[in-house]
Amino acid sequence: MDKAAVLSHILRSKVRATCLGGEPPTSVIDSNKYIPAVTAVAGDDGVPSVDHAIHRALSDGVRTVVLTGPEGSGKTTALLRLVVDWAKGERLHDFSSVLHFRFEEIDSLDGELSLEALIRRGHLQPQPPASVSRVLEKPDAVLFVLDGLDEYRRSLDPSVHALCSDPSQLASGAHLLISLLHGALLRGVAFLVATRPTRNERFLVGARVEVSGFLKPQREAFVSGFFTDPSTANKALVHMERTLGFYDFCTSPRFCWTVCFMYESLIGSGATLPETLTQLFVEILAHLIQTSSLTQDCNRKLVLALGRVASHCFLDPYSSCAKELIDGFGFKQFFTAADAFLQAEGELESCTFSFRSQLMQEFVLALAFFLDGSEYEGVEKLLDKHRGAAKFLDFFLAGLSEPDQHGSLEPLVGGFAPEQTQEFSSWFKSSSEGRLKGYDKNEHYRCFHLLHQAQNQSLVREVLAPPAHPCIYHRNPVLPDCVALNYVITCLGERDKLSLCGESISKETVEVLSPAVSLSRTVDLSNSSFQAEAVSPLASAVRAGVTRELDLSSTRLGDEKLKRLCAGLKDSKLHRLNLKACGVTAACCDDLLSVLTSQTSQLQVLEISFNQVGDGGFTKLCEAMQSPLCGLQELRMQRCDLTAASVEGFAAALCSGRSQLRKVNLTDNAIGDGGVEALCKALQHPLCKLKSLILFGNELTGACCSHLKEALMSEHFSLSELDLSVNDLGQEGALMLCQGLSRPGCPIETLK
Ligand SMILES: Nc1ncnc2c1ncn2[C@@H]1O[C@H](COP(=O)(O)OP(=O)(O)OP(=O)(O)O)[C@@H](O)[C@H]1O
Repeated sequence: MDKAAVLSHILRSKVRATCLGGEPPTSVIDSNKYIPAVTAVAGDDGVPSVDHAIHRALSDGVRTVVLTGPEGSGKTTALLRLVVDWAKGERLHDFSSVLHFRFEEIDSLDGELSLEALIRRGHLQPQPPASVSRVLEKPDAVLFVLDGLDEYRRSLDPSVHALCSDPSQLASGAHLLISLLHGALLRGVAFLVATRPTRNERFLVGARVEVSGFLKPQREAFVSGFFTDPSTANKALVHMERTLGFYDFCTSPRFCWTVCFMYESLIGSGATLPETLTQLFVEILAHLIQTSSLTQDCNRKLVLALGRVASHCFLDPYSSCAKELIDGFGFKQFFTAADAFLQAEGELESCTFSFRSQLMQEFVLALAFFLDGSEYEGVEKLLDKHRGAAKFLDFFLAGLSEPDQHGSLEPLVGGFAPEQTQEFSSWFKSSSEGRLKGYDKNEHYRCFHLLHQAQNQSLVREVLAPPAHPCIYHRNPVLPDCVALNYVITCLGERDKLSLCGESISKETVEVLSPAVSLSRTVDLSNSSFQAEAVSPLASAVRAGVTRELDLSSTRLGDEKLKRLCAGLKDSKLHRLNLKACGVTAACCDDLLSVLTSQTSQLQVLEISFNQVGDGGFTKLCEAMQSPLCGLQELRMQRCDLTAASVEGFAAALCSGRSQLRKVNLTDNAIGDGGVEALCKALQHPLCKLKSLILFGNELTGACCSHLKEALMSEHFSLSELDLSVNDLGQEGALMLCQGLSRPGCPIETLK
């Protein structure tokens, strides 16, 4: 097989880049802009590239590899890259022939043909007869690369076809194809099939490689390659990540291309970059419409016609629309302009049209709704009709309903129908009310997303204002939900509590929610798990805002992460820090000491129970209490492995005259009688101001009661609460306590 001919055929094909279609795969490969897309499933060796995963499957002897991925995820490009690499002799050395077809192309072949003829039609390369015979003779060394199974309208179910097994038999292209795929013809050939998710996939037995597309590192490489100026590239990347990077579809290389293309044009003209998905699509539509230079009336008709096609395609099983219907939708005058939005498949007369981008399909449908409501029976029906197929239709409706968002389109497509915007607004308010009354988190988040698209602060306040909605529901948000949640919280301003208990907190989550954290007086992250990289941004958000209470209980934070947290919390205005059951040890107490004694420390309550702090750790905390900068008033250290050994230091802190500590809970430690003896000395000291001491379950016996009595008798004794429960004080001990309590003026109010 003439590999050089294959190569020049592929790389010769010159298709134009388009705003919604992206740069053609061949041009991407030829100009060395190819960035390996990644697979969805991480293996032992991390997240492998699609190329690597295909290669590995084929090298393992798998005969059918199905490459699946959503629209624009880079399947075609990966296949072509593989064929090019093979033709250059860089990969797939086991295959002497690689044949590339599109399913749809085989299906549209007229009449019957032989297998030989089919092989010769491999559209990427003209096949000399000798190489065709080689294919027939050595099927093991043949790879069929088949693209676009999702567009194929026939079933690949072998049970509904009589397979053909004679290579010389004439049959339709489709018949030959299914016979090949199911091993009746050329048994032993390998197949690499690319498809968007489709029902036909289940008839292909073999390995699956799921394409994720571009994650953040690939996007970074892509954007840097797109812009020639590094500072523009950086501006574009930062903006794209902040405003779009959290949406799943941002992994699509095609979408990334469209975004970069639009950013380039907007940055070039000095315009501001879009903040929301709706704003981005307003810009894209404006660009596409301006390019076709039609009159305003024609533009409006074009959008209305596109709206009809969009609705039809959503309901069609192949997301497409036949040519005869297209004509009926009122396109005739603007066929060329429609080309920017629609792509045709198949022979001219029988071709079908589909949208180049599903997001654009949803956007034009939303826009058409606002331009002319006569075709749509209200927003509820519009959404019902397209439910399941359209994912962002309500986003775009919400965004476009706001004059600030759609204003720039009006000169191009004419005014929005006022009754449509009014209908949407009243539907939006009443449906939000209904959604927010229930306890379905998805409904709440959906409402926040729509508010985010609308970008109307007073609307957020109207919809979410207390007392109707005193709290905002935030359970298990995924990253896009966090963006919407953050938006509504920032619109509402300072609030009592942000609670994300039991979540898995990543760096991205914290970065997105930072403004919301800063605006919340209490931040409850209990029972969550933290990525190490999430901790510093969390501390910065806490430090920057009004947060007074941070609950990190049961987070298994560990010393390393707590150290990072402390480094960031040094100058915070935190009053309460809950580190209960965080898996920390004495190793982090130096860091806590530095938080407690920082210049602006306002920490009053520290909960560090159920950690193995031990005597060493407690001693450090006591050191902090002696600093004039430390304002700690309450310390909770239940079950912290404390013994009498650390009480000496504690007693010294209490008598230092600098300690602000008023309440201490030492439940379930092993202070013992020796520890109490030392404490009782402190309790008689005139500078000791402790009010509450809890020594529940501390291995105390009657032996310590004489010291306690002595303390109770002291005129300087200041405790109003003393808890000695679950200790073995005995009757004698109790009697001694009673003697102490009988002192006139004894301040004890609660004794347990
Ligand atoms: N690996 C890549 N490196 C750089 N750009 C890419 C890459 N993959 C895709 N692109 C860009 O994205 C566009 C769309 O990619 P491609 O056609 O391969 O996607 P697809 O998954 O086959 O889409 P569809 O499901 O619509 O057929 C390409 O035309 C190209 O501009």
